[in-house]
Amino acid sequence: MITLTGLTKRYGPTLAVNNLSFEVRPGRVTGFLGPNGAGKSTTMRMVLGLDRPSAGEVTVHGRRYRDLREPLREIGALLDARAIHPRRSARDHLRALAHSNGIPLARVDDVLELVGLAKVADRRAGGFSLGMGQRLGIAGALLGDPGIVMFDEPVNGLDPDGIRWVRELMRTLAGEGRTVFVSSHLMSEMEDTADHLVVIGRGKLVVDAPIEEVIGASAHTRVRVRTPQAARLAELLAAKATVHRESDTALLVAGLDADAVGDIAHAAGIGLHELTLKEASLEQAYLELSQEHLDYDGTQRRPHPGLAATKEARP
Ligand SMILES: Nc1ncnc2c1ncn2[C@@H]1O[C@H](COP(=O)(O)OP(=O)(O)OP(=O)(O)O)[C@@H](O)[C@H]1O
Repeated sequence: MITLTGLTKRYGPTLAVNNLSFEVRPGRVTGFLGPNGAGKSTTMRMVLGLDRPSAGEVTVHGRRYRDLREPLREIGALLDARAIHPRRSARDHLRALAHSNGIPLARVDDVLELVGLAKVADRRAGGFSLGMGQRLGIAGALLGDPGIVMFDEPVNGLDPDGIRWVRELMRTLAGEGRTVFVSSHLMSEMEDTADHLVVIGRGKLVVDAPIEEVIGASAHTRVRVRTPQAARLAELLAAKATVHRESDTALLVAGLDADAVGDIAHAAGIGLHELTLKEASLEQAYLELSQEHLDYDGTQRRPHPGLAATKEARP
């Protein structure tokens, strides 16, 4: 578990991270989203003790990173895949890391195999493609078999095969009960990968919620209902939802879930011929969130309807 409490970072006049509080929990993939410059990398650097918070704190398994005795065994991270000595081979790079963290050298071959670099392990990392570099960075993160992994934009620049591989790896790691924290500025990358989303904008928390909740709260998520008594049902629903008459017998309802629409129809003795949920894409939900929460200058306006997860919105 990673725990942030009032985490804040100022760079001169820039408030890069603004009073962030949330937990990253085990057994699921938590997507960390926000536009470029939102403060994701700065937050991740503070998790690893590479940047000192201006206020607040962040702990890994309840301890600050610098107090961890064998950090690579607790948390493995890929922050910048280029941060590798170009003249060292992949194997030597990982051996040096293993040595300095008291990890048996045999583990180096295991992770090289795991990330698909075994055949090129003795080539200089400087000649690696972007994708190979990302794989080597991920190998380094997994070296200590840590319970927590943190990846900053891991699929940046990868081809479709590489992207699929990283996604499957993250799902596998979460399935093994590990904490997986992964950043991206693209919502579409998270759609099939994340279970939970933390969205920030201009350093501030916008949403901390399960992915289904984010999609469910979108105005683009609607219930399609068909009934011979559409006009009567529309009247009943109008008090609680936005109702669009698709045809004489079909309605599109926003603001209520399918169960609620079905219950209201049933209570009024209205027979239904169709009741279908039409989910928004994560991309649509994200765009709405960005527009609703952030003015162009980044100030927060109001919480997202239906999402009680924004800290300020909590009672
Ligand atoms: N070392 C630094 N000195 C001064 N300002 C910085 C420094 N590092 C980051 N910033 C500023 O802090 C803000 C947050 O940057 P950060 O890199 O954390 O965002 P990000 O969400 O990771 O964006 P990206 O997706 O572009 O990597 C930006 O305004 C950035 O210019």
